Amino acid sequence: MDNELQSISGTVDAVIYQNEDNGYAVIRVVTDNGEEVTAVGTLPQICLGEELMLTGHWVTHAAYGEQFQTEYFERRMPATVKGIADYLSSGIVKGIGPKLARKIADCFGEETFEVMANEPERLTCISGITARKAEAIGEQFRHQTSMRRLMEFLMENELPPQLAARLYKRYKESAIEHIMENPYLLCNEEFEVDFTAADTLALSQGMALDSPERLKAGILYTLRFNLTNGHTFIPKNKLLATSSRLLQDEDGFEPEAELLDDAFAQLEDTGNLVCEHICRRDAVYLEPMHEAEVFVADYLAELSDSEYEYEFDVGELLDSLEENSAITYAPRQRQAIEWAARYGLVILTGGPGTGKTTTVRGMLEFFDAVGLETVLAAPTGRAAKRLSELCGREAKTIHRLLEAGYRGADPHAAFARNKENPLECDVVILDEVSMIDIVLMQALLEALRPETRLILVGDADQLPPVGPGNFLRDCIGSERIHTIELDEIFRQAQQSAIVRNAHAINHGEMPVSGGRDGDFFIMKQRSADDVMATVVELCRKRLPDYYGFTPDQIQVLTPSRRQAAGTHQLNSLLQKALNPQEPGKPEKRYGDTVFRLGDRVMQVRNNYDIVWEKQDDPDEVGSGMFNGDVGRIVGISLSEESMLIQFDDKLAHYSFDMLSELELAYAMTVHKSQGSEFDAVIVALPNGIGRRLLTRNILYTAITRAKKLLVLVGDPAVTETMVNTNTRNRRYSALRARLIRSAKEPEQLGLDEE
Ligand SMILES: Nc1ncnc2c1ncn2[C@@H]1O[C@H](COP(=O)(O)OP(=O)(O)OP(=O)(O)O)[C@@H](O)[C@H]1O
Repeated sequence: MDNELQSISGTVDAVIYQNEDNGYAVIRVVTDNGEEVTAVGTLPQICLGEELMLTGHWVTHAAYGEQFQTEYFERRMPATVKGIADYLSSGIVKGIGPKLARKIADCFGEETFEVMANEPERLTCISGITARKAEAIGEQFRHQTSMRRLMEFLMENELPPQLAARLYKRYKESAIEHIMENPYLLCNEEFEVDFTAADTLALSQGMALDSPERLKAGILYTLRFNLTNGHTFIPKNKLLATSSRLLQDEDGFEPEAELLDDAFAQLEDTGNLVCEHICRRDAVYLEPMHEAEVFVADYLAELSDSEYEYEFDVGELLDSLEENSAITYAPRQRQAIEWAARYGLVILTGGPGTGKTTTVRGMLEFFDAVGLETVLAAPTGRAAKRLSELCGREAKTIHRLLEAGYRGADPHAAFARNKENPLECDVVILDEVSMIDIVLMQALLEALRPETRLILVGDADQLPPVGPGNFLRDCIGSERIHTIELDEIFRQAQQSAIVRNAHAINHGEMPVSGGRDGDFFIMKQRSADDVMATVVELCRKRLPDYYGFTPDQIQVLTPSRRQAAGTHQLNSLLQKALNPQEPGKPEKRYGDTVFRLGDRVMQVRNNYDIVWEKQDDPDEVGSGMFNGDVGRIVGISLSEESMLIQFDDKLAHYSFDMLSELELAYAMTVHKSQGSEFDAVIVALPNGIGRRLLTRNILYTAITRAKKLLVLVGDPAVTETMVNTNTRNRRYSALRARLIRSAKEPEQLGLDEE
C-alpha cells in the first residue's frame, strides 16, 4: 500500500453504494485516460455523470481488491453537452428523465446550468415544459445545488451533514453565509450542534477565546443544554461555573470571571436570559421559559381563587344524578365532583384503579346537567383515545384542541387557539397531566377565556414530563390549588395484580406474580442476552399462541436506548423475528436502521408539517405528527423515495429525508411510553443498566402501561434496586414557590397586569 496522496480525475460512471446519512459512497470512475477505478470515501450526493477530482491514496481491500480511498474531492460540473445530459439524466432533478435531459443540454449547451438556476423560464422553449414546470425545475435545481454546497461545507468542517436539510429550510441559499457570520447559531435548539464543534469552526475563523460573542454563546449553550434535563432554570453560580469550564481550552485558557459576568449582563440586557432571585437563589431562565412559569403561576392562582354559586342546591342535584347512575361515589370522589362544581380549578390525583375516570364521568354528568359545555383532552393521541372510550365522548389531544399548526421554519408549534381566539367551552378536563410541561400548559392557559374552568387529572407518581418543569407535582406541593387525592383501590381494580403491584411498588414493596386471571408474570433472567431471547420468544410465540394477542397489542418496554437490552438491540432482534427480510418486501436503510414494509415505527419529534389524510376519507386532511406517535409502514416506494405510514386512522407520507424522525417501535423506552396503554406489556430489566435509570417511578410508569397482561423479564436484583430507589432526578423549577408566594401576596395577582 502506498500512502502518498495522489490525485485522479474522471467522470462518475456508476454509484455502487451511497449512505445518505453520512455521505459515504462507493463509486466507479472512468478516469480522463479511460481507466475504470473504484473510489470510496465521503462523497455526499454524488451523481452519475459528474466530473470529479479526487485526492487520496490507493488501498487494497480484503474483499474488493484495489480501490481509491478519497480524502477530499472537488466537483467539476460537466462542461460538455454529453456530460451535462448525463448529469441531468441521473435523476438529480425530479421530472427530468434522459430524453428531456438530452433536449435541454442540446438546446442550452454550456449555458444549461446557468439557465436552470437563474432563468428557468427560458426552459419553456422546449416542448413539454410549461411555465410552471420550468419554475419547479429551477427551484429544484437551486435547492439541489445549495444542498450540495452546504453538505460539502458541513463535511469539510466536520459538522453533521444531516443538518443540511434543516439549515436550508431555515436560511435557504444563504445558509453558509449565516454560519460563517456566527458559527454559534448552530448550537441553537433548532440545529443542536455540540458547542465544541461550532466553537472549533469559530476559532478557526479567528474568533478570540475571550471575545464577548464566544462567552455569550458558551453561557447560552450551557443553559440550554442543562435545561434539556427538565429544569426551568439553572442557579447562576452553577451556570457560570459550568460555562467557564466549557470555555476553557487545553492550553490553559480560562475566561476571566469579570468578562464572564459582563457577557452574562449583556445577555440579560438583550433579553436572552432572565435572572430572578427566587427559591433563595439567583435563578437563570431563558426568557420564554421565565415568561411561561410566571404566567402559569399567576393564571392558576387566579383561577384557583374563582368560585361559582348556583341558584339551586348543588348537593341535591348530585344526589339525584347519583341515584340515577349505577355508582355510589366514595366520599372523596363526591367531594371532587362538588369542588369541580364550585371552583375554577381543581386537581384530581391518584394511582391506578382509584376511581379517577369514574369521578371525571361524574363531573361530566354534572356539567351536562347544568348546561356547561365541557371538552376533554390529553397530551398524547393514545391517552386521548382511551379517555374518549372511557367517558363515551370525544377527547382530543391538547395539540388538536389548540389547533397546532405549521409556522414555516420555526420548530415550535403555532396554535390557532390562543389569547385572540380562545376556546369557546366552559370547562376543560385534562387527563394525564403528569406528562404536561410548563410550555404546553402556558399555551393551553392562554387559549382559555377567563371564565373557563379547568380540571386537571393525573397521577403524580408517574414520570415527570419530557419537557421542562414539574407541573403537576409543583401544583400539588404548593397546596395552593384545590386538590383531591384518591387513594382507595376499588374492588374491581383490586383483582388486577397489575394494579396491586403498581401500588405495592409505590409503597416500596416488591411486585409478585399473580392476579385473578394471572395478569402479572415475573420471569427471571439475568443477562441482557437471556432477557432479550425470552422477550423475542414471548412476542413471537408465547403471547400470540397462549393468549391470542396480536403483535399490535404487545409492547416491549425498556429503560434504556443503548445499554443492556436497550431499544436499539431489542428492536433489531424483534424486527428480525416479527418482520423478517423477504424477497420482494421493500426496505430502506437509514443510518444503522432498516425500515421495512410492515414495521412498527414511532415519530420521535414534533413535526407540524407532516401532511396526513384520513384512511377512510382521503378528502379529510390535516398536518402534524407528534413525538411518541406510533404507526406502521404500509408502503415504501424506492423510486419516489417515500414511505406511507399508518398512524391509527391516518395515513402520512414521509420522504426518505425525513427518516431521521422515525425509529422502530417494537420496543420503546419507558419514557416514550408515558400516556399510552397497551393490552400486553413486556418489561425488559436485565443487569447492566446504569443506576440513573433504575428508579421507582420508571418501574411504576412501565407497569401502569399494561391493561391486560404484564410480563416482567429480568434480574430480580434490578427490580429490587428500582423499587428501593425513590429518588426523583431533581429539577429546578420555581412554580411551586410562585404559587405559594401568590397566596401570601394576593394583591399582586391579576391577569390584566400585562
Ligand atoms: N365509587 C365506586 N364504587 C365502585 N366501583 C368503583 C367506584 N369508582 C370506581 N370504581 C371502579 O374501580 C375501577 C377503577 O376506576 P377508574 O377506572 O375510574 O380508576 P382510574 O383511577 O381512572 O384508574 P386508571 O388510572 O387505572 O384508569 C373501575 O372498575 C371502576 O368501575
